[in-house]
Amino acid sequence: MRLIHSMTTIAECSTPDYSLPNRAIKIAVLGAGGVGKTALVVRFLTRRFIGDYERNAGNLYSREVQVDGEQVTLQVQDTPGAEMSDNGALLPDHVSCSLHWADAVVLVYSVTDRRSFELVPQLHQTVSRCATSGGRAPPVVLLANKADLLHLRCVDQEQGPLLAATLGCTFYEVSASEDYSQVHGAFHRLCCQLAKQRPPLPPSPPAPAEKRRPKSPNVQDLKRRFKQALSAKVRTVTSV
Ligand SMILES: Nc1nc2c(ncn2[C@@H]2O[C@H](COP(=O)(O)OP(=O)(O)OP(=O)(O)O)[C@@H](O)[C@H]2O)c(=O)[nH]1
Repeated sequence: MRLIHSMTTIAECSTPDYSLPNRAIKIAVLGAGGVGKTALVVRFLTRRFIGDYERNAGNLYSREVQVDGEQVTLQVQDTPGAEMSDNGALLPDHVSCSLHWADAVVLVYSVTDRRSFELVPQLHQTVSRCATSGGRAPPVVLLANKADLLHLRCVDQEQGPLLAATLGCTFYEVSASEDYSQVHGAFHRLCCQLAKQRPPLPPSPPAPAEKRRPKSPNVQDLKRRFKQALSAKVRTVTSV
């Protein structure tokens, strides 16, 4: 989603180069339109809740974050709102590229939007299909957003954890607008998990061997040895 407000604290790029492997932690955020995907990503990365966004065309956000004392690059792909169809979730082509690219997926629904909740199993299936073709199943986190809108709630509090258990994902109920710590906690725990799973850095090439500098002759020593040689010669001459 494009931001109406200028954002100075996080880098916003257009699309990632999916062909380039890198050591960044990569997360794709997926869900129906209007569930608060952009609000959640921006809240996590900047601490701020910004209410007005234009519809999302799929933006990549990049930021340096501290994970377990280590500075890592985090890239978050905010995907356009998905829709339901008879054949599964309807997603633009480039979203499946994001799913192949991502180390983890955050599925979002809004507790005020029943259809967004019902879309979750279809989206999860899409993630699993991408994982099957890519050969690995990324961790999936399910976020129930807009928990502050009590009067508009139409997905019961117990239903989220039940669905998450069925799908085998971690679950958090959050409010992007009211509670930064919930949102931060959910994303941060995922980052910690991913940071631990990252392959170790390739060993750095050995440092070039230090060239041995020939020892500079010790002048005093040379003088002493010269004197010794000289006096030996003198002794030889006198003894003849
Ligand atoms: N009350 C409340 N409103 C929220 C919350 N999160 C997002 N919103 C509002 O919900 C609307 C949609 O939020 P977005 O972040 O644009 O949702 P999105 O999922 O990125 O939407 P698409 O770009 O259409 O995919 C905005 O008006 C937000 O201000 C929340 O936790 N509580």
